[in-house]
Amino acid sequence: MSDIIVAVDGPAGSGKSSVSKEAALRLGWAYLDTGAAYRALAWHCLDEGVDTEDADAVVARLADFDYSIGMDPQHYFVRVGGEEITRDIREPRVSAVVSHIARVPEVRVGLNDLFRRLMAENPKDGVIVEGRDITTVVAPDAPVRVLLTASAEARMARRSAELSAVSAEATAQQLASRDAQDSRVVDFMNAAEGVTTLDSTDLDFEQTVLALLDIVHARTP
Ligand SMILES: Nc1ncnc2c1ncn2[C@@H]1O[C@H](COP(=O)(O)OP(=O)(O)OP(=O)(O)O)[C@@H](O)[C@H]1O
Ligand SMILES: Nc1ccn([C@@H]2O[C@H](COP(=O)(O)O)[C@@H](O)[C@H]2O)c(=O)n1
Repeated sequence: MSDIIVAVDGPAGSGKSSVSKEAALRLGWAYLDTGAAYRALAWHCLDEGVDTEDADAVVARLADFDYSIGMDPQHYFVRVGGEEITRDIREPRVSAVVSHIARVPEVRVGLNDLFRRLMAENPKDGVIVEGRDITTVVAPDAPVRVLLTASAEARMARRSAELSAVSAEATAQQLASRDAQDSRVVDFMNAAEGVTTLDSTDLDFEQTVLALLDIVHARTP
């Protein structure tokens, strides 16, 4: 069982997954990407031909959602039914519908239970868990809670740099649309009480990782 939980949330493209994974690697801890579960369920629905806007049909798919994720930052993977879908869940077609899945209350309850179980079963000394509602809903009692932010311009530039085949404008639109839909469900733009804000707008990747590690070291024994 993890002794220390570091909870990280924030908007799309702020660096939650990449920065959390690298910080976990350096600490020798586990890394839990919660967005991957929402993406994998969205992928599963698309794979089964389910209308992702049909909440009942989505909830029905939870029953046969055979999900597994690698929490070792050096061996990250996402599987559904034994099929490796680590890259597939990042495709724009999945990003475009994942917010439909995420707004279904039964989905959130089911996945939050899964996240808490995965954290409890983790044998390493600590875990960095990241996603939209981690500091407020999934792990509100975590000893370290961080809201990782960056300006909309910085986040869009980072995403555009990743997806060279997609136009910067389309990327910006998709990111803004996903944030707008997600923010109806959880507030990931404002730090809740006790949550430390880390603004990475003017930091490069390495500086952001070091800043997160500083916060972790300052708050843990
Ligand atoms: N401080 C930084 N400076 C420059 N690039 C960064 C920084 N932090 C992260 N990145 C890069 O920005 C991109 C987006 O980061 P990442 O995927 O970790 O964001 P995210 O918050 O997890 O987004 P999403 O919620 O959409 O999955 C990645 O290519 C990552 O390497
Ligand atoms: N704790 C979370 C994590 C994710 N979501 C939803 O999943 C989408 C994908 O998340 P990424 O971090 O991989 O971009 C995200 O847009 C949310 O719709 C969530 O609701 N709660």
